[in-house]
Amino acid sequence: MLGMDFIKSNRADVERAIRDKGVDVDLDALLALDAEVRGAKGEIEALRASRNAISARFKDASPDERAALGAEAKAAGARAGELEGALAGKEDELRGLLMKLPGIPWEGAPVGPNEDSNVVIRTEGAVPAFDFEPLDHVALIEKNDWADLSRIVQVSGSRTYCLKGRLALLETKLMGWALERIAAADFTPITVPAIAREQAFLNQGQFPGHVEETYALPNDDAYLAGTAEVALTSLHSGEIVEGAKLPILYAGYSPCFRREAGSAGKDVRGLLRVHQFLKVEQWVMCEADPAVSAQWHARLLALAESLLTAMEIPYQVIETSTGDMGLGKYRMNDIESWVPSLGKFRETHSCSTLHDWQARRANLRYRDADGKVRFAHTLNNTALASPRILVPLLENHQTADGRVRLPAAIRDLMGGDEYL
Ligand SMILES: Nc1ncnc2c1ncn2[C@@H]1O[C@H](COS(=O)(=O)NC(=O)[C@@H](N)CO)[C@@H](O)[C@H]1O
Repeated sequence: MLGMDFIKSNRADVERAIRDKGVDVDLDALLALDAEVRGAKGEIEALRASRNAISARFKDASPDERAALGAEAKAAGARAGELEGALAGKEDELRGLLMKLPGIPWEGAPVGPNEDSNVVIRTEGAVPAFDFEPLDHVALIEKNDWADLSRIVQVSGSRTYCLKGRLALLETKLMGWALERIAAADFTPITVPAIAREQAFLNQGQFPGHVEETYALPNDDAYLAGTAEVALTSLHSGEIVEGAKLPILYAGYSPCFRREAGSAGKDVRGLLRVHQFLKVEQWVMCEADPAVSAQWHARLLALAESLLTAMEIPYQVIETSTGDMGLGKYRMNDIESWVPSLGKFRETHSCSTLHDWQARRANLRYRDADGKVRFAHTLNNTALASPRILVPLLENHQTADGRVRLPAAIRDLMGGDEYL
């Protein structure tokens, strides 16, 4: 969300954000509504003042004057009551519009409507050249009996999976490994529920625009989150954190649930896009300084890249376009990992800076060195998400006989074995 003062003094930037992010919000209507709300508040204040003035005159008034004063006070009270009723509705409408306003994208973001405008800014690691016909991850899994991808569909429906044997062990160990690696970088490891209330999704930004992509628990007035970011962004809502305690750094581990409502027909084979998966999430709440946010953005990216380098997965870093980065983002860099069977890079990480867009929604504030209470900045990035990461991991390290050679840095997760 943006502050009204910011909107009024940066109207051109807000209009650019609305245009470049392809958002449908009527800024004129929003500003007109704000003027109406302020006008109504002013009138209510004036009526309250006049009623108080009338009451003050009451004690010295004659009986006749008291009757007239009483009627005047009653009329002012009734008018104020009418205005307060109307005001509540207008304030809700105004907040609804404010919740749809985009964050201002950084000027270096490629301007475009979708991922086609994304730009590769860096490629790391050499894609493997196989001297045999490589298998895709589903074939490797079937050859090694590392998952049941067919029976489970009868039990749980499409886009579900169950890993078996050493791959099941590897997934669990990889999540612990990622959690420890991010914790070693001074992030507090924290496990969070996927269950969260509607307000948490409004605060993080998944709502109001993406309700249909979210599993609902209507009997419990809750939803299942698609990322630990949802719970983490609201964990300190309403608090005023002492500036000296910033940055708050969390390595959040949680199951993630996504309906993938808009993904019919995409990635239907295997593990790339499923309804329930695991993720270790990097989350930062820092002081409201763009330079500090930029440092944390680079740090989050480097940490995720260090995990990919350890797993010897070739990847590229993407500068995400204004139309692809999402409503609240100032800047987003995706990391895409090489998937041999597809012959292309596929997103496995998403690193975002949001400045105070989430903090205003979630009421995340801190007291700065001058004692001023301010909205904080928030950032997040994937550390590791499984099972999607298993796709490049298995495919890039497969051998001609259909085994998978474990990268040295993660061999100790599997008892030091060279092969999965
Ligand atoms: N349906 C899905 N199935 C498997 N993995 C998924 C799915 N959706 C997302 N992921 C994984 O989760 C990562 C982060 O998802 S994201 O929506 O891009 N970004 C976030 O959730 C942020 N909180 C940063 O993690 C993706 O890069 C991908 O690796």
